[in-house]
Amino acid sequence: MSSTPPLPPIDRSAFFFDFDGTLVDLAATPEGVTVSPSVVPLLTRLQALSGGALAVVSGRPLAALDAFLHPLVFAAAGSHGAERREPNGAVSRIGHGDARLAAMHTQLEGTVAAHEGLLLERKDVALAVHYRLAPTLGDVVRAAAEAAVAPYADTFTLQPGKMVVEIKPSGVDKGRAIDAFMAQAPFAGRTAVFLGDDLTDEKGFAVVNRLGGMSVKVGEGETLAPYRLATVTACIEWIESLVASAG
Ligand SMILES: O=P(O)(O)OC[C@H]1O[C@H](O[C@H]2O[C@H](CO)[C@@H](O)[C@H](O)[C@H]2O)[C@H](O)[C@@H](O)[C@@H]1O
Repeated sequence: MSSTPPLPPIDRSAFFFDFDGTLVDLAATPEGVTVSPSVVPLLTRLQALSGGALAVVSGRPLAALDAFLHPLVFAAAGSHGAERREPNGAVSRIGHGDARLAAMHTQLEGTVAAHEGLLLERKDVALAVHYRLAPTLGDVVRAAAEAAVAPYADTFTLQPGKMVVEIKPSGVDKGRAIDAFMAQAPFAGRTAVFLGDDLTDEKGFAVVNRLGGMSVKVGEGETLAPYRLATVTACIEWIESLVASAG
């Protein structure tokens, strides 16, 4: 059974936040999410209080995270870790410009065109096929994504999520992304704290648990995280309490 997370000491913690389902409620479409007006000021304050030891670790591309969280400037892992922005601002991308992504995109366009309600999200280094508007089509989407990735299975892999099947470069996940941040300033030497809600976050929870940190599942479902917050609202309130604890 999981319990409500305590408020960790900010000056000794490194904070990692998932985006969808953690900082914003899920919406019918990727563009449909609304960032609560309190989120950016809270993250900005927490980033300052923690000496910059704050990163967003998401399946979204960096460009989307920047648009949603403007004007916050932050370290981040996007596209499940295939894109990275280090604390010094340096950006790296695995799979950038890879023609195989374009080929998979073209193939999946056919699937999406043939089934009402499916959405194809093209990211710089990944793809996502969404079936939230057609919930009965999960098997169709999984089969289509498996077929699309099959010729390139040495380089790309599937990432299932909430009403979505994604294709991302192999060898990247949120656990590795957090591990890499924790090896460098200003994260190194601090205790990792990670809040997330989805399957892709479980890899992050595993790493945070191994490092002796605090992992927090937002919402329902089985998880490796020992702590839980019921909703995005509860997550934002927890961050509010955390920032307030600094006085
Ligand atoms: O790692 P995250 O920050 O949680 O991002 C995971 C994926 O989130 C988005 O899809 C999810 O949220 C959409 C908006 O609420 C929702 O419509 C969809 O059903 C969810 O799967 C995003 O579109 C993906 O690119 C992210 O990888």
